[in-house]
Amino acid sequence: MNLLQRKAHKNDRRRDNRGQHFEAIVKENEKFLSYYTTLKLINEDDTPAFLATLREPLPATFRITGTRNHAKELLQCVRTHYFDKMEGTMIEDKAILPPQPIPWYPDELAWQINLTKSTIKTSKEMMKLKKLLVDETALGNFSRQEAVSMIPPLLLDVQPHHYVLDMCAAPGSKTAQLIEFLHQDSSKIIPDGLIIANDADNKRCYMLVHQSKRLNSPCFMITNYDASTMPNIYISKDGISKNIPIVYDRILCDVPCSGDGTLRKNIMLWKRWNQNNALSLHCLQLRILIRGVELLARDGILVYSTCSFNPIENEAIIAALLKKAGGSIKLVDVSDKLPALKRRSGMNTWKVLSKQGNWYNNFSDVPVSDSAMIKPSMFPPSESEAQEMHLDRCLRILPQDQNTGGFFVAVLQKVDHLTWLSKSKSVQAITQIPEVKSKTEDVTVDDPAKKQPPQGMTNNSEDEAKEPPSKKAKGNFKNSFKEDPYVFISEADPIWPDIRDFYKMEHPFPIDLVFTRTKIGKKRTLYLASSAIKNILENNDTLRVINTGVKIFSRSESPHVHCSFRINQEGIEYIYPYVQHRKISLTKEDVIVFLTQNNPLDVRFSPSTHGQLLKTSMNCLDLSQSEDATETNGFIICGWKGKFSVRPLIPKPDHTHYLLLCGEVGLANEPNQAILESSTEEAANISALTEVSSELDEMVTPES
Ligand SMILES: C[S@@+](CC[C@H](N)C(=O)[O-])C[C@H]1O[C@@H](n2cnc3c(N)ncnc32)[C@H](O)[C@@H]1O
Repeated sequence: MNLLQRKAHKNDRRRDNRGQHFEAIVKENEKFLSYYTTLKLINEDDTPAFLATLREPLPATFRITGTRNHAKELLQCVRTHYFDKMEGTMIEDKAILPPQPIPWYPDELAWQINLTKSTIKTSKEMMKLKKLLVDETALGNFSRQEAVSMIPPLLLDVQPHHYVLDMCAAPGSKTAQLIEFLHQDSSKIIPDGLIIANDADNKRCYMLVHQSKRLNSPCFMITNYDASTMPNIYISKDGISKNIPIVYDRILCDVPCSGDGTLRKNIMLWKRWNQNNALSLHCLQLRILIRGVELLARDGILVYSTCSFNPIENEAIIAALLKKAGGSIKLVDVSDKLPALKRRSGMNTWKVLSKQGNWYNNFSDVPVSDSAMIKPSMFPPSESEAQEMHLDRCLRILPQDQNTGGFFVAVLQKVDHLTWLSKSKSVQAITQIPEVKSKTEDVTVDDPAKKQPPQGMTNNSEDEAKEPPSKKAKGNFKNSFKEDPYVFISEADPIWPDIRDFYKMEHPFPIDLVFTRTKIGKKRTLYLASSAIKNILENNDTLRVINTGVKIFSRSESPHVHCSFRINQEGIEYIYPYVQHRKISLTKEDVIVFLTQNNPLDVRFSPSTHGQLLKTSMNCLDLSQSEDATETNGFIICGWKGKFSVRPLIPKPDHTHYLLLCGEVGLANEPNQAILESSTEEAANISALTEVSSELDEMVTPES
């Protein structure tokens, strides 16, 4: 082993998951190589490049996130103040390559960085870039996401009116993309569609809460179910007709998989890879996909994806579904989508390798001793069937083609009624509620949690006898589920008149879409949901909802102010169009003063802003950066006006972000002491701030 190799191995020393000792990870696995060469995933010519790329670390990639035009504005700032400045930077006599846009991602909103950690440390420009990446990622304005993982949401083509289900959503990088696409039309404050993000793992559901927090969508809900037995969710169009199961226009089925496409970042897989991982996941993957197409609307699109190279988890699942569906589901030709993306066609044939290391071409060759693990649905269809199915329309991304991880995607469309569902029940769903036909037409009315979940697919009746026993939804969901209730308020609620009058909320404000999480006692936080989400909450009593709604008001009591609720930054864009009082327009320079100066109410604002502030009484303010903050180039910041002080009501790290949008990179990188002192820690600390502000103001002369 030469010096470089030794160094590479040393860098690859990682603590084993079980926490025993450090071990060098040798990036070799004979079984892996022989498996995929036997399957002809890679031919002889491809093998060296395939292996060499898999042994390289994955380049860092990230997306600039955000709904509406926010992402584009941020991109513009980052380009001007960071990426463009790196052009021509030399390190050790070598020009370094600034971050590059991922060629197939629309609007240059996804980027790749081809720098090693050691290069980053060598230059001031690089360290600045690193800080930007870390800060904006922590704020959720950038999302670290593998390039290939960005493909499924793009191919799903989500529109603002779509009902979307993300069946296996955590940690949620794809969900974030789906939310962004739902909110792509800036002319509609709340889109008609919705996104339900589901995961079977309760703890991982809270990763979804974190991921979606910055996107602040009132059209978003997180549920906690085994996706293979995902229950029907009901909506009522008119308040009378209930029990109409939703069908979804778009479904993402990003199933749990063996993950060998992630070898470049999960290097422990070099040690652990074996063929059994795929075999043991196949049946669950198929059950999830089958439930997915049951929940899909007629003409709806479902994207199935894995980060595995393995046909047992990929083409075999698609072929088994297409066979069962008998023409009602088709594979969509997406060869004209994302033209700059290099992809390989799906495989038409493959073999199955048993745990004991025996290869089988057909299920009929499998001895009883291997039949517990090997299912008929793992085998390829006949040549003619494969052609009819167009399995070549599946996409496989290989690492060497564009320096990425490995990935598999299939885009499916439901073109007809599913033969295995009861027709009469579907018809009943259509006729009960014609207005929402597209959302309700083809779903089983039986609760799948009570029915037999679909099993591994069979080729003939003999095979059926060999199917694995039926499985119940995993985990004791019922007993472990404890969430506060969702209680919608109305115009008549005693807390509302104070808020309405204090902020002068205009009439069309949808107060009926506001809810709290407490039935009795003081209401502390008010949330906003879209009408579709409200409909679901009101018509599904036992639904395991982990989170939904956007925080719009929080209780913040003080003897000096008339209203007990302040506006929350998270929900400000939904409140702003309806609020008439306490809105102040700031120039860019005023925003900089506001975010960098301690208590700038004296003379540091522009005369116009200063005048507006003096006229405003105490409590919460909406400060917008342009004349019309709903326009593309504006942003809105919550502030607090005391008698003689004014402060931002946003978390401290957000200051640097807004300063960056104002082009203040120096300040953004090194916030001055004044910022640190005047900033509010977290939304939860606002009450304390109110008191401090009030006390400070008491000590000075009364308001003029
Ligand atoms: C490949 S990851 C999903 C990644 C995610 N789509 C993203 O882009 O961030 C698979 C997820 O499926 C979840 N999962 C495993 N079994 C499941 C099941 N039966 N039903 C629903 N989710 C499941 C896992 O908890 C895991 O979060």
